[in-house]
Amino acid sequence: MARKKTSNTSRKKNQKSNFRNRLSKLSSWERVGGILSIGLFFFALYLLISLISFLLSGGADQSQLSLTAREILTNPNLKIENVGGKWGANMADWFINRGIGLASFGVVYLLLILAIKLGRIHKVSLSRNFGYGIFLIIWTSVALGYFMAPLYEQSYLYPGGAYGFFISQWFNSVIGNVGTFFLLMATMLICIIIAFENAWPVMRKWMTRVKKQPATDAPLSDEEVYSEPKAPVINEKDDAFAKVVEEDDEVEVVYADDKNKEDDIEIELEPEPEENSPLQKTEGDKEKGPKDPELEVEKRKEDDVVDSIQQDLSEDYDPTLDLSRYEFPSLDLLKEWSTGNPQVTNEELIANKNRIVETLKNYNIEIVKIKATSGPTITLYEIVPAPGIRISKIKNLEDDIALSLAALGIRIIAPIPGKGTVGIEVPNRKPEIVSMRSIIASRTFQESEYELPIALGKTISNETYAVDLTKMPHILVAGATGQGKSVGLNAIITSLVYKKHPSQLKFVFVDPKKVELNLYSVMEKHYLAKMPGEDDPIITDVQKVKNTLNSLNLEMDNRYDLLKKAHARNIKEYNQKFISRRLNPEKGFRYLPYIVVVIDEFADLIMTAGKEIELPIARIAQLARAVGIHMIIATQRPSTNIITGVIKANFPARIAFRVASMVDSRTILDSPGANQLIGKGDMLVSTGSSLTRVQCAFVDTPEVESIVHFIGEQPGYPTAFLLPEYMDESSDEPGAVDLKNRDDLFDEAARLVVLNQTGSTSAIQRKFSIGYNRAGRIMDQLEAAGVVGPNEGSKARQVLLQDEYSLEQLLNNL
Ligand SMILES: Nc1ncnc2c1ncn2[C@@H]1O[C@H](COP(=O)(O)OP(=O)(O)OP(=O)(O)O)[C@@H](O)[C@H]1O
Repeated sequence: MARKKTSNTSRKKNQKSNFRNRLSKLSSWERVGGILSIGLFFFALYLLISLISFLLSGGADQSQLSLTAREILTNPNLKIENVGGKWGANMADWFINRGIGLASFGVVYLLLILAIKLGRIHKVSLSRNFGYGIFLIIWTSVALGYFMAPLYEQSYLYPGGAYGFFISQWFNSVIGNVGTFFLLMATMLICIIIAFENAWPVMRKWMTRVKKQPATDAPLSDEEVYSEPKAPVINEKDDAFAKVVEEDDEVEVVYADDKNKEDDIEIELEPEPEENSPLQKTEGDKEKGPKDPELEVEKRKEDDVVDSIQQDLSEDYDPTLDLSRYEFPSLDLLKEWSTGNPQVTNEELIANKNRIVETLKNYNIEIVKIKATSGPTITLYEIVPAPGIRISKIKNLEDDIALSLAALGIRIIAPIPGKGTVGIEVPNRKPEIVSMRSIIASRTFQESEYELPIALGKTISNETYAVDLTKMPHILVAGATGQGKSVGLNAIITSLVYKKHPSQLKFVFVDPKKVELNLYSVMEKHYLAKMPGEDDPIITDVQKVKNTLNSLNLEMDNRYDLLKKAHARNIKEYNQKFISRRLNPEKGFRYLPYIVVVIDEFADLIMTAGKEIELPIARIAQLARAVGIHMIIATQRPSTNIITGVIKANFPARIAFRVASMVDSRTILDSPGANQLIGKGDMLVSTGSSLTRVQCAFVDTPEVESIVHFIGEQPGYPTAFLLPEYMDESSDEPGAVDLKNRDDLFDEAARLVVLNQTGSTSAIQRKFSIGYNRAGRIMDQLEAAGVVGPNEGSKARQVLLQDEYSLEQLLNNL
């Protein structure tokens, strides 16, 4: 025993000294890199100055430079104009005239890149820069040699250098003048297609645009088809291409994962799991009793991350033109919280496995196989019990296992659906924070084709967990105070903002607590929707919540009318038709952004307003999915009088953070489990059919602030997105119409009605570009004034005045 202990300590000492050796080696290499970097940097600068000076004074130095290099360097009487002196002049002549011409500036660029890389000043891709750089240098030299050939005889300067000239001449002789031209064009286009992912779609679209025919598959009548003026189309194309080039030119983003791979791999102290001594140590334990099952450790899946965010603007995408200069927030606004290194050591895995096996053995439960999969905060031990063992027996041992592992938050899943194993989830000793940055940068999220992608966090197998809100289609979030609910809401909002343009998405924020969602008011003119006349875009007052929810109901009805007229079944189809210009805006069609309604502290609202709130919410939840209105409601108090049957039935997707009791867990998830979570963003996501344990991505308030400020500082729409006006039913009754407070448009509307001899509300709405409610109110006032008759259902009202003369008389008497 004592020997074992001493061998352990000596092993640790060895590891430490190894570590120190490697560290000192690493730092001396870093110093060498720094020295080389500085040297290269100044050399590149000197070369740049010499090249520029050569262009300005090369003609004057020309006679001197025809001497041999030796003569130039040794003769002290030679006067040289070049700022770089004799050496600089000679070098510039060598590079430009005798070498590769103006493409020599590319060499300076490559030297600077090398300096940056050697000094580890910034993360740059050497292969990418050198690959494309060398190609561009050769191409430019040959192209200049080809296009500027006549200049070679007249000027001291050879734009493509001697090499560029000779190569272009050689091509000329082999494939002719035209052939060389085509070769140059083709190689450049191919290079662009290889370098920029979106280049080919843009080029292809441009080519098809040139010979574009009007859309033929429109199922709508002729009058609904209209053609857009050409100008914006051309702008859009140019803009899209400019955007692609700009985005691809962005500086590469460094992620912790990459950094670790590159910098830390040498000082990795973790022994390989295969030749792991602790694993073999367990072999010895075997002698004590009947064969212990071996622990199979699931390899941690590292989620792939992308280099930079690419927004898909290459599609035929009209609405973004409103804010065509809008820039999406960059990854740099988010912090890297996690280290990217697995926090669970093999010792911990083995110790936990032994305890689980022992506890089960004490109750005569034999295990055939045990496998561990470690996530950011939880490790899942999957066990296959020996034949004949009743699963419910294991389930009952939850508390005993928790006791033996001395850990909170142990959850037993018996059996794991679809797997035939029993799962025991054990919290890691050192939980890892899942940063929002790593989730947003993950390929899963970036390459998702979801309409409204939401990145929630990482699953137990360390994979990014992202869902499509349009499929959910509404989410109920619950959890006791301080367990990560607000962070969860911020993560949801952040992921939507990172993926959706302001023209495609609007939020309605309801926050009775007044502080949680207030910070989003900065992006009012980009992403928020509110009722006309409201000052504050974040709704905190219960009466206003009621009105806004009813207004959303009206918006939903209006949208259904639009969908019906457009013969579209859902918002996606409708918007596609609108984008392909098959719906005429003059007929009242408009692009429909998605609307996401976020309600925090739902319990507060229900307690104060009850049914008045519950009913419009339930109606939206039941119907609004097809027209792109989605709800996320969050509550601290998951009791049955708050989350009623009506709400539950309409919110199949639920997210549960840690709650106080099993009853609360059942209220949210219809099953226990949320009471066994460990808090701090540990959550269970139920999508109706499945229950997934996810560690929520962490985004703190300063990060959210920097994102909303980044958005808020950009030019936005003139106002927030306006929802339809909503008036209380009571004041809508004709009896309540007060003709003393007539609408400003009353007189004009009356003239329109009398002139057309039709009392149609939608005609007033169209003519004056006002909301349906206001037009309805004007119609009621016209009825009260005796201009039109009573409402006749779907038919237009009867007009009671026959000519303008009688109308003017009536108006004078009012
Ligand atoms: N995903 C996460 N990862 C790591 N830590 C987290 C995470 N989510 C929350 N936390 C920690 O828990 C604390 C409380 O989180 P949060 O403010 O979201 O709780 P809450 O449920 O909204 O509380 P309340 O209902 O009182 O507002 C945070 O300050 C943070 O330290």
